[in-house]
Amino acid sequence: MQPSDNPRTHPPRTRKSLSHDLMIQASWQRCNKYGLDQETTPADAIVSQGEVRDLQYHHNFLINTTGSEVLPYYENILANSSCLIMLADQKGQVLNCWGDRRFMAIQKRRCFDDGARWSEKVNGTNAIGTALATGQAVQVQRDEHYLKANRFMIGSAAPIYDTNRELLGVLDVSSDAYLPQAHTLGMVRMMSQSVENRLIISKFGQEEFLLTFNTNVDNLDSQWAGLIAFNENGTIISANRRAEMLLRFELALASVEEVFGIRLFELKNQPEGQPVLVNALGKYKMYAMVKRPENPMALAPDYRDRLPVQTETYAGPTLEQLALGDMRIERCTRMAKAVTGKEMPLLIQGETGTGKKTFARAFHHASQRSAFPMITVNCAVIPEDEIEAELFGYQNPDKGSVGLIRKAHKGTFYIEEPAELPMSAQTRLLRVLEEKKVTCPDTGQNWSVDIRIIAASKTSLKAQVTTGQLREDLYYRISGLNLELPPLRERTDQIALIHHLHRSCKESSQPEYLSEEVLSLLTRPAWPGNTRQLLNVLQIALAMAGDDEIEAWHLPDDVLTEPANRDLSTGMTDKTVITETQTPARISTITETPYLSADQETNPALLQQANQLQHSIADETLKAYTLHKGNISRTAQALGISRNTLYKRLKELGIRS
Ligand SMILES: Nc1ncnc2c1ncn2[C@@H]1O[C@H](COP(=O)(O)OP(=O)(O)OP(=O)(O)O)[C@@H](O)[C@H]1O
Repeated sequence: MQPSDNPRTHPPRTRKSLSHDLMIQASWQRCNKYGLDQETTPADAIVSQGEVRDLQYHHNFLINTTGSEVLPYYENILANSSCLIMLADQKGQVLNCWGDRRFMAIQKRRCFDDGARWSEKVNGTNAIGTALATGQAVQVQRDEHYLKANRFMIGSAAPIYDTNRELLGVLDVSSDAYLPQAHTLGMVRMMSQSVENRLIISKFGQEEFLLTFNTNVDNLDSQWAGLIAFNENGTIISANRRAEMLLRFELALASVEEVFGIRLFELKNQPEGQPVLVNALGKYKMYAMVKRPENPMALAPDYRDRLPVQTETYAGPTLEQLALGDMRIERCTRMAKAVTGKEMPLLIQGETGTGKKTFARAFHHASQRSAFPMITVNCAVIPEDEIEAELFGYQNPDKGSVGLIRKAHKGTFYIEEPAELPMSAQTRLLRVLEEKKVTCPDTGQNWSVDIRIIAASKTSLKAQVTTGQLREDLYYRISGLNLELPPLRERTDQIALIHHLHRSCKESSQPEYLSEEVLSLLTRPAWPGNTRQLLNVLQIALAMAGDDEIEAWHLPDDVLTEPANRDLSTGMTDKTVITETQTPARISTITETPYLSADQETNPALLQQANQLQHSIADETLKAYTLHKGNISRTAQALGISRNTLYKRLKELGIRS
């Protein structure tokens, strides 16, 4: 059907229902208010490839969940009818499409590409935009579209709500009108309900109880059954829309015991798959079925209390911010981004200080695991006899920690130098990765763990397999996506990195600018520092420069002269001598200050700044040393330095000879 020639001021009346007509009328009024022109072609609805990728990346979980719920409908019901299923976000931007576009003219197809905007503001009255504007399912007939360009099709759309009932997006089926349209709207509603149910199950099924209920025992497995998630204490923490419709009751934070008139203990111990007849709210006869958490950890709340909850907000660089122009790093970030939504392990290799852990953190925070912790362990610094307990926990959990692996549950487990693990621990780690369980060897008790492993190493793990230091099967388990980070000296984006590091550690009152002279000193090939050392140098220079611009003489002498035996990671030279140590909490005298040239030493302000820096390193070292009761490995780990560096610092502090 051709669009009418003259713009109309009102939508056509249909015989569908009064409320439908009112909905369309209200939408047209909104479009008039937005100043839309019915003759417009919504060309500005198209966005760049980069924006599309970011959008899809952000909504990865919704896209995957929708795909798995929608495709069976498409394959079984819609495959032979020419139609397009679209998933859009809460702003109406298309995230993904399934189906085919043959029903539309070739020149129109771009408007249905990923990233296209179907909000009412851009595309006038249309199923996606109007469902979003009203929060309701809607079918928009051909002539009901506000823009003439869209009047060749019929769209049916239903909103999708997240587990907190926030509008998350919308699902739409569009075709050129030859589908049985009443069915299509029903089907879209059903698909969106399936997606919502799947979101609840994915979010809560692992650790909380799920309860499905319905009026009839035969349709407990339908999308239209009520679905509730409740916690250990019987508090309802999520419910699908259907649950509230069936009970006509707001369920958020209600007690499952009170709602269903059954004791919590009985409900939790109901045999799985066996429906129970309940009298909901004292008036509705319903059949209910309980599914216990997949993860038994949820059954031990006291235990769970000890697991860390991620509260920090991530302030480090994102994957995008890591790519500053070096081709090799850009390739790594691109490949990593492609697998954030997948369960693939990562293996990051590169010299010390190349930014492996920084990369892993950026990756973790870009992944769907970001709400959970990233736990890190460096196998090279933990004594052999302690490593198993550190990783897998103590046999008697009351004695101590649940172990680092369980702490990473649902998050990321970053393991440095896995080849340093004793063979027995390698075997246990392999078993954990294969079975997704941590098992207590004595009692046989086990705990499910869902972790993404990121392994990191300064040397080639493959070579360590050859020398027999690393189990080959463990290597293959952990080497999913292999990334090699280039050392600083080979990076082509050194200047951009220096600016980035400088910005990230300078005070707001300090100048943004770095002079050509400073930049060329820090990038000259003769200076062999790695990224960690570069950061240290900048921190020292900033401390020296105060509120002034960094000048060449603010840089440590070593950057200029490169003496041997300099350990920039500690900020001390071999010449540094701290002669007098007081109690472990305080150092009072530093006789020789590194990094100051002769004329700088005459400047009392600079001397004081340098002293302060030395004091803070010494204080930090001593605090950690005292806290870990003199345990070298643990202190070194807490400070993020090698055991050798720690020994050196302690020697300089006069604590060890
Ligand atoms: N791109 C970056 N942006 C900001 N800081 C960075 C970046 N790359 C590295 N750093 C900083 O450099 C230091 C070393 O980085 P990181 O610990 O990630 O390196 P690593 O390769 O894991 O080191 P190691 O092998 O010695 O454990 C850290 O202080 C980190 O904050």
